[in-house]
Amino acid sequence: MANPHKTSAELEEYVVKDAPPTVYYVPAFITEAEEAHLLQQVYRAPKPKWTQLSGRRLQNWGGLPNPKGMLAEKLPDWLLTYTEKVSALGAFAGKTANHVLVNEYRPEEGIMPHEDGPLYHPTVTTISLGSPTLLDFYRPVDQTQTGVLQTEESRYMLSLLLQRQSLLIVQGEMYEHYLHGIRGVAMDTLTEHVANLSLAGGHVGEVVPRTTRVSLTIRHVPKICHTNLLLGRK
Ligand SMILES: O=C(O)CCC(=O)C(=O)O
Ligand SMILES: [Fe+2]
Repeated sequence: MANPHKTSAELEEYVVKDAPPTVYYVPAFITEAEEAHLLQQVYRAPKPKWTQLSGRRLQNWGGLPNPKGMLAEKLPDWLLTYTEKVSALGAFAGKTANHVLVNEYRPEEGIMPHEDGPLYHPTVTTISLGSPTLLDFYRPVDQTQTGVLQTEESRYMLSLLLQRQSLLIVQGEMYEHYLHGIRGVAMDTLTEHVANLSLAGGHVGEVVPRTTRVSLTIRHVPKICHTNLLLGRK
């Protein structure tokens, strides 16, 4: 079946075949110099730009998405370069990304399994900076199995090894049906459940220590409201 999201042919060599449709993993999407520049820009942001959450902190760029529509704010040039570069690959079906979430995780920090939900549907893309991590995917709780205890462990499906400087694109069933999260551990041990092991240059049994990782989650938020429309309303 043809990919309904029409990503460009260029990407097809990066599809992760051992995962449900569709994941693309592009190693070395940016250079080490670009990574250093991006990290410098992230840490140059004023302190109030950071929101501290339990287990990570984040910066929101492009506006605050909400179900009624995002009040769009212009992205700074240092992010625009990359929202355009990722969009040029066809990741957003011809549209241009307009939103970036910057997450910073120290070792032993992570993010609980979650779905990104309808606001960003149908594509999420992530550039990783500073440190590798495993991103884990889980099956949703099976509502028909009410009597059975469904632990996180029993719902675990697979992991992706995200190396620094890489780009990840998640769409389709992998976006809509499964949950994703990052365990709060100081190091990751690679297993045969890492679906992109060879693309990411890892091997089974390898222990990958974590240092501070910064991720740029680049998305297209389709529902936009413009300032002039808001201001024009009585
Ligand atoms: O840091 C990452 O790679 C994942 C972030 C994430 O899942 C999110 O912000 O929704
Ligand atoms: Fe997420």
